[in-house]
Parts: sequence; C-alpha cells; structure tokens
Amino acid sequence: MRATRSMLYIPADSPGMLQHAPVFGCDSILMDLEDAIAYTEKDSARRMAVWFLKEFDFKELFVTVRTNGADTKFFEDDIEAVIPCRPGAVRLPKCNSEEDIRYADEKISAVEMKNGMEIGTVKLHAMVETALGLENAFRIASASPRVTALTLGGQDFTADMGIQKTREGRELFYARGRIVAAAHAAGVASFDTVWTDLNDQEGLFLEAKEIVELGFTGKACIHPSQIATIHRAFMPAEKDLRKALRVVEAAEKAEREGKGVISVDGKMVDAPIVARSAHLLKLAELYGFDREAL
Ligand SMILES: CC(C)(COP(=O)(O)OP(=O)(O)OC[C@H]1O[C@@H](n2cnc3c(N)ncnc32)[C@H](O)[C@@H]1OP(=O)(O)O)[C@@H](O)C(=O)NCCC(=O)NCCSC(=O)C[C@@](O)(CC(=O)O)C(=O)O
Ligand SMILES: [Mg+2]
Repeated sequence: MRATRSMLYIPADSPGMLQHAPVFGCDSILMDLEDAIAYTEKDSARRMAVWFLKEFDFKELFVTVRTNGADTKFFEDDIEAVIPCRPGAVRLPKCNSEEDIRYADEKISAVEMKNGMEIGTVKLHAMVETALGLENAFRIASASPRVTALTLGGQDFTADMGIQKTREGRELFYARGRIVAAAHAAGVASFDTVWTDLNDQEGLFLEAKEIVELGFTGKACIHPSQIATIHRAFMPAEKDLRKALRVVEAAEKAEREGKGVISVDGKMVDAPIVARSAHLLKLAELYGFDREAL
C-alpha cells in the first residue's frame, strides 16, 4: 500500500516545474495534457511529457498523465505516445458513461499489445466532471479492471451544472458523497478536486479535512505550497489515535480472555468500532505516524 494523499498537477509543457517534482514531497504528480495546455501547445506538451517519462528520474513518485478527453482529436495521439512510456496511470477527463471507459480501455490495450506490454499495465483514473458522469459513477468505476480510481473534477462539474463554486463547497457535497460511495462499492480509490485559491491555506485545510471525513483517499492540488496542508489534513488527530489504540488493545485483550462485548472510556465497543480503529491506525502509519511515539 502506498499513500495517495496529494497529487500535484504539473502542466506537461513546463519543464522547469517538472524537474522539481521529486523535491516537493507530494505522493504523486499529474502531468497535464488537458486543460492546463493551450490548444496550440498540445503537440509540444505531449512531446515534453514523453521525454520526461522516458528520461527523467521521478524517484519514488507515482506518475499519472492526464490525457485529453476521449472525444477530442488529441486523445489517440496522447495514448499512442504516452502508454509505451509506462506511466503509473492515465487520468481520463470528462467520463460520462461506461462507454467512455470501454473506448479508452480498448485504445490503451491496443497500444500496450503493440508495444509488447502486459494488458492492464497502465491503470486508468476516471474523472467525473458532469452531472451525467455522476449519475453513472459506479458503472464508470466498474467498467474495466483497468480503472483503479474515480476522481472529481469540481471546476468542470460546477460549470456543467451552471452553479458557482464556493469556498464552503456545499454545492459539491452530494457529488463528493456519491463519488466516494461509488468508488468504494467498486473497490477503487477516490480522489478529490483541486483548491484554486493559492492564498487561502485555511480554506484548503478545511476542505481537505471534510473530504478525508467523507472517505476520499487523495486530493489533487495545483501548487507545491498546498501539499503540506493536504498531508496535515489526512493525518488523524493524536487524541483519535490514542483512542483507537485503546480500543484495539482492549479488543485484543477481550479476545484473549474470551469476552464478547466490551466498553472503553465508558462506551460500548463492538466489531465495527474495532475495525474502524484498526483502519485509522493503519492509515496514520501509512502517513508516517509512529505508534510507539504515543
Ligand atoms: C497556478 C500557477 C499558474 C501559479 O504559478 P506561479 O508561477 O504564479 O506560482 P508561484 O507561486 O510564483 O510559483 C513558485 C514556484 O513554484 C513553481 N510551481 C508553481 N506551481 C507548480 C506546480 N504545479 N508544479 C511544480 N512547480 C510549481 C513555480 O514554477 C515557481 O518555481 P521557481 O520559478 O523555480 O521559483 C501554477 O501553480 C500552475 O500552473 N499550477 C498547475 C495548474 C494546472 O495544472 N491546472 C490544471 C489542473 S486543475 C483542472 O484542470 C481542474 C479540474 O479539471 C481538475 C481537478 O479538480 O482535478 C476540474 O475540473 O476541477
Ligand atoms: Mg476539469
């Protein structure tokens, strides 16, 4: 298991930004060929992406490439160029139905086959960015075993809905809840959308906390300064970790003594509470928490 908390978008036509990617401390990068790239720069951005994927040492970073949409004239060229470079995943924008996934899957498989790669080598992260995509979220997530994540594109989603994106984000509450549940039901990861105000770290933190509580496994970002804030939001509070540890230890002791239901701090503890506590500790350890330090 690897942490997927922070995913830094880097426009694929920015070698200056790309070359610094391994020093920022993010869990992964999203090399963008879609909306961060001007229409006239698509070909040169694609060439730059290929060069970096082949020649540059991204160290431990998981590298995802966001291609242009499956319905654009750039998509096939993107897939043809990028897949042989074996990025960890391709992020497919504006997925409206399982048909988009099947189409992309077929194209990727064909390129993998042509290049002697095992089918399914490059994973697919499906972006839900429209009301139609949201309605089809579970079908999108389960359309192919290649899909390993559902992701929300909040800017496009609000534009599609004809609503405003606010600091509080109430307008995305339903979409977030639906995406996270659809992803979980399909057994894939769920990644939240970007926070665009580079001068509002508090707003970013509150939003990141909320999406962690909803169950998202990661959040995209657009600037290196946002990475630490996202990581802070993903780390459970020390008091919750202490409580989780007490619950897990009490449950282990009860099992040794052949006891059924137990109580911790005056509250009943049953199997789902033990499972939640164990999960919280496991996540915190994945994010660098040392149980012995409590
Ligand atoms: C916003 C800005 C222009 C500001 O630049 P500025 O240069 O003014 O910033 P400064 O503070 O001056 O930078 C200080 C130093 O950091 C370096 N630096 C900055 N950003 C860096 C970075 N990302 N990676 C590495 N390095 C970086 C910079 O090079 C400089 O380095 P140096 O010169 O050496 O000192 C820049 O950040 C940027 O381009 N961001 C990515 C934008 C992007 O990809 N958008 C598309 C994805 S979202 C989308 O499509 C919505 C979505 O589809 C998706 C969804 O939600 O998932 C939906 O529908 O919602
Ligand atoms: Mg978008």
